[in-house]
Amino acid sequence: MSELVFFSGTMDCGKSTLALQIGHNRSARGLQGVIFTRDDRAGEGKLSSRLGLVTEAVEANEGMDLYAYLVAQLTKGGRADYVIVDEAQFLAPAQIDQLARTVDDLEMDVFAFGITTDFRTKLFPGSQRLIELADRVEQLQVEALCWCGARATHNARTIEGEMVVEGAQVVVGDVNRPAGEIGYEVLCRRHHRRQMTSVSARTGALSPDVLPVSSA
Ligand SMILES: Nc1ncnc2c1ncn2[C@@H]1O[C@H](COP(=O)(O)OP(=O)(O)O)[C@@H](O)[C@H]1O
Ligand SMILES: Cc1cn([C@H]2C[C@H](O)[C@@H](COP(=O)(O)O)O2)c(=O)[nH]c1=O
Repeated sequence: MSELVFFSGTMDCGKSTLALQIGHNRSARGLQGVIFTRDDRAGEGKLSSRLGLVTEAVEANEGMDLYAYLVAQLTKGGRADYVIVDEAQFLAPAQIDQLARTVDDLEMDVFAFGITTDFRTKLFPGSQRLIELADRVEQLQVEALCWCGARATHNARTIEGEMVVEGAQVVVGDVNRPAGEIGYEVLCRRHHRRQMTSVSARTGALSPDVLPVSSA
């Protein structure tokens, strides 16, 4: 029975690497997949992992009908045994419905990868629809860690290393950005709630020494 599987987690927990591994293992057995992605950091039509691997992909633009694309491929005599979708959080809910239809009507496995929540802990619409429709939601086994050592469960957006809570939901970017750039950091819930990034935690630890407060 074909399945719609949502592999979800924070940023930087190995989702794209797993997507590439699933594709590699299936193509090594003669299966042919269609890889969709949207707004990968490496550029249009790429699926890239921080481990340095990258593969060509079909850019799932806004408004693109993914089910119709796959039907057109098959009608032209192309093959599609399974589907991989990276950065699935950026897809519209209607596109997730098209993926579910692909599983049910075309009997293809669909493996979708994406972050669940944004920098304000709110579900991305695409991720919400995946949680609603997926046959399985899988957490990745490799834990991304907060600076405190706890499992990272949330994504913070940063400027100069400090967490920000205002801004557009979608800003393509990466963890460990140089000073001045918008970046991201994964945190445990406790430190996300307190808006405490690795930078602000360091500053906080240093400040009592730098500016001693008199109790008098
Ligand atoms: N230099 C490295 N050596 C070993 N593993 C690395 C290295 N750089 C990144 N990684 C691994 O790659 C993971 C990020 O993989 P990636 O697939 O890009 O994540 P995601 O798609 O979830 O954002 C990190 O959690 C880490 O485990
Ligand atoms: C939290 C958050 C992230 N994004 C963007 C930043 C990256 O381009 C992707 C996530 O990529 P990854 O492969 O999982 O690291 O999402 C965003 O646009 N808005 C956010 O709130």
